[in-house]
Amino acid sequence: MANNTATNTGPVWDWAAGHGPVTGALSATTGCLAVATTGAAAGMPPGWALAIGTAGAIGHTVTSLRERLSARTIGMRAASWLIGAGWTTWAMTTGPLNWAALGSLATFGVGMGAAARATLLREEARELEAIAAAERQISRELSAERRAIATEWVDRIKRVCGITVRVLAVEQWPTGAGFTIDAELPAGGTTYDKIARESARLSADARLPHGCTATASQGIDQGRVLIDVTTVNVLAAEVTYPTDYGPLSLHTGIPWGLRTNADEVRAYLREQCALVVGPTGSGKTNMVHTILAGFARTTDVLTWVIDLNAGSAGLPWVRPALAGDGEGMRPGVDWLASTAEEAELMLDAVVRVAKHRKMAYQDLMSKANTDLLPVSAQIPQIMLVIDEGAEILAGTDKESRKLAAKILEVIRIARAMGIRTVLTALGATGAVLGNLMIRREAKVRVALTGGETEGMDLGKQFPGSRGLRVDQAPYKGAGFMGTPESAPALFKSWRILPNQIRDIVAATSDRHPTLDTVSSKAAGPEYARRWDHARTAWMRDDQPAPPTQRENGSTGGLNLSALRDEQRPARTSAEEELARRFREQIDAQFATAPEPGTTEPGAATEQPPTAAGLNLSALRGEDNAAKDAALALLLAAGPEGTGASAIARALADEHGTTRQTVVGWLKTWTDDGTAVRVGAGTKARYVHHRHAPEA
Ligand SMILES: Nc1ncnc2c1ncn2[C@@H]1O[C@H](COP(=O)(O)OP(=O)(O)OP(=O)(O)O)[C@@H](O)[C@H]1O
Repeated sequence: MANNTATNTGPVWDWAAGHGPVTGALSATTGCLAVATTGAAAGMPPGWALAIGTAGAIGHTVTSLRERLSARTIGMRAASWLIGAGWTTWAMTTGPLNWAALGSLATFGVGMGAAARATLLREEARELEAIAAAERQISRELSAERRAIATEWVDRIKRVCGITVRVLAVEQWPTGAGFTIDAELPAGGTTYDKIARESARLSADARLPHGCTATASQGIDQGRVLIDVTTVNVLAAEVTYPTDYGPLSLHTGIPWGLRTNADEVRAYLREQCALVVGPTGSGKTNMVHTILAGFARTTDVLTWVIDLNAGSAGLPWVRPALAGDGEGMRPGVDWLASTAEEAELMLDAVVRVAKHRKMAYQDLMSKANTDLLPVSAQIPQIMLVIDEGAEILAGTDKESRKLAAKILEVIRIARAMGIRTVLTALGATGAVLGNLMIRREAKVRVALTGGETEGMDLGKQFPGSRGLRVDQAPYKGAGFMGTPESAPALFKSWRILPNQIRDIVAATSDRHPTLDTVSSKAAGPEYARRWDHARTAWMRDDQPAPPTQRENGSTGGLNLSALRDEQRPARTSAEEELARRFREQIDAQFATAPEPGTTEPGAATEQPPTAAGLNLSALRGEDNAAKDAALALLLAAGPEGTGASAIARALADEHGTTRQTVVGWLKTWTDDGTAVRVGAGTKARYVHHRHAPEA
């Protein structure tokens, strides 16, 4: 019968076999209509007939889906439904039906169904067997691959480390970025670190791509070793901060970036402080924003930021709340200090909070049977983020020393009371890492390399770890991260974009905790008034930036800018800032004329930029008026000509033009024939082409 079915409905079968799910639905509909029609013809009330037909059809479809039949099996079922419907229709059209006849028809149908079912079961069994065989084949191939990896690495470890291990398992990572080898160390007391310290040589022997490593760590017991081997370089790619801004907690860790196997790496900061080292251009500012993003997303952290370089690290987290449409929005950080004075107010408040919490929460802690303040949304942790804080600690001037003492006091006394710090540093200076307090309390460590080797002492920053080399992470935002929970290893920070910062401020505005009453009383009016207009005017668009310490000219003050390669500008609009960075990058890349130390008034001693030299500063739109004035001066100088210094001096008061800018203009004019350079050395000067000797 079943064979007949298949034969009689050949085209349907073929079609159905290739359109499984569609056929299921179709057969359900056809079946529904057939039963409904039959029932109605047999004198059943039409509503009932249709209902029975529909229920049967749905039941059929659901069963088909639940059993997850293959297209072929569903096609088979569809065919049997069509045959059933055909028989019913035949019975109806060839004679009057009564309930008895319908009963026989039903019995016949059940018989036919049973036969069809037996065929289906055989079909399904055949299919399941085929699937199982395919799976066995894949698993044989996989284990062959694993066996090959195991053999290769046993040989390699013997060759490079002189140790014969026995590989117990090879686990390939689901991300496809590498694998982990679980191996038994040989008898005789060999420890895992004998392999760990040969990481670089193992990576070279395995010819791993740049940015990939073979890192050994402790296995399940001291006689076992785990070797993580990355085969795909995830450090090179730019990975943007995940757009899921869902809530986080200090207790479950805060994601700071990705490991080379694309796993998230989290910082657990309930008791630890953090130190993030990154030279200029390594992606440190970006990393600070990622850190602030994580804190902003938590329900139990308040972030207080100190950034003495014009507050630029914290500003993007405050500005959306200050903007006109930020009505009612809370900033993404809870306090922002951009001057030494405000930083002092903040640090004093933090110390008071720590001391007061110690007394006020005695009962709470004794009830909870803990000596760590139970941090929660009601009693939030204060995370003190100090951008270039390490440079403050290393500072030798009076103001730095004052601030440094307070920072170290916070680190020393406030761990139990839920106050921790994140310090950033341009370099892992001895003054910072040599400090016992930092070494002991700041075990969450990040070194962003971005290809920089200068001042990068990974051995000091990650003592005890071996095989970490700066040149393994020559990408912006890439470097090494180690925490007490996760051994130092390569990592990549997410790239966070300005619009994401705005989105996170908006998305987390309702989520931030408020400082508990005990703490806010201790923090006092300095805290309560932190957003007062007078204290935050500098954050608004229309206000000048607070002077940086260098601009302040204060001799006793901090001079953090001096520790940087470049001086931060007074606050400008985002566009201006972008344009400035662009010009600087281009100017740095294409050498501009050097600024001579001394120049005799009027003497045109400057050498024009070399042919390769560019001075994009000369292209600044705002300098047009100054440029016109300079050209007028050149013309007015007649056949005698003039020099860059003389022109710059004449323009300085009105336009603030620098000599270097004028040098750029003169170079352009010489190139396009507007001016002619006459004389050489100290006698060199520029003459407008109208007065040039040959004219
Ligand atoms: N995680 C990252 N992924 C990819 N690119 C990044 C990442 N972080 C930073 N960058 C790139 O590096 C550039 C410099 O980043 P950033 O401003 O954060 O560096 P920095 O170390 O703070 O330098 P500076 O001190 O000059 O501001 C960015 O403009 C961006 O192009």
